[in-house]
Amino acid sequence: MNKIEGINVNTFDSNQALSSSLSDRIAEILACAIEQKGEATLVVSGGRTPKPLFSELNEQSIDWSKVTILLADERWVLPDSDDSNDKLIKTCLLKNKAAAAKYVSLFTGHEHAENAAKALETRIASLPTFDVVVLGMGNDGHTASLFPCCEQLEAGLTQPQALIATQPITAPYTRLSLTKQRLLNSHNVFFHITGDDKWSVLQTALEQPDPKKYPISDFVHAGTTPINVYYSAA
Ligand SMILES: O=C1O[C@H](COP(=O)(O)O)[C@@H](O)[C@H](O)[C@H]1O
Repeated sequence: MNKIEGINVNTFDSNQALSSSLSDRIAEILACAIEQKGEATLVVSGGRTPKPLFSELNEQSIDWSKVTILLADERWVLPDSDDSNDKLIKTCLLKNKAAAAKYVSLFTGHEHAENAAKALETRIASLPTFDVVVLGMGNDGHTASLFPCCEQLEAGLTQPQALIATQPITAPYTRLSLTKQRLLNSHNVFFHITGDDKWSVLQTALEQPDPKKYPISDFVHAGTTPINVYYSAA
């Protein structure tokens, strides 16, 4: 199945093919924003899925010096950990042509993510409407670091602040996440979904929208920003 009612779904055979197409689309949007406003803001996700996307993106010929990049969420680990999303950005995205981009790291060095949330709130809240947000999804239906059944989920989906510290019960590490409200304050939102398992989760999340069980369903049903799904079977 490759259709979801009311949502634009782009289907590919592989994450590589998907990444090539999504990278072209993102570069097009960023270039257009730079032409119109002199700057652009790109929000990306961490985890394993976006690696091929970052390899494609970092070679795009746009004026990266006018692009601000930030993460949708961070795992509260040291920045040299292989599970650090910050490390992923620094090693896979901020290189080649994209090395010239400005990067706002969510890793502050605070021991507790709650203190980082307070320290970064004004900075992240005052960024302009994002031009592009690329969201991944875990097999449990989480997106950014808004996890099912975690104590902070409701606040992350409903509160007006830009950042929230979360403690998942379905995954390791405390997290720092942009909230739904801040993430959907974007001209373009893409879901980057790979594999049959995640596709089934997304289908279920959309057919039986229950944000407590599938936080990602709350983004689609918010109806504020059109969502484009980029899906590859492998
Ligand atoms: O923990 C996280 O998980 C999701 C999904 O990661 P993936 O490895 O299944 O692609 C990711 O979108 C998020 O940024 C990350 O912190």
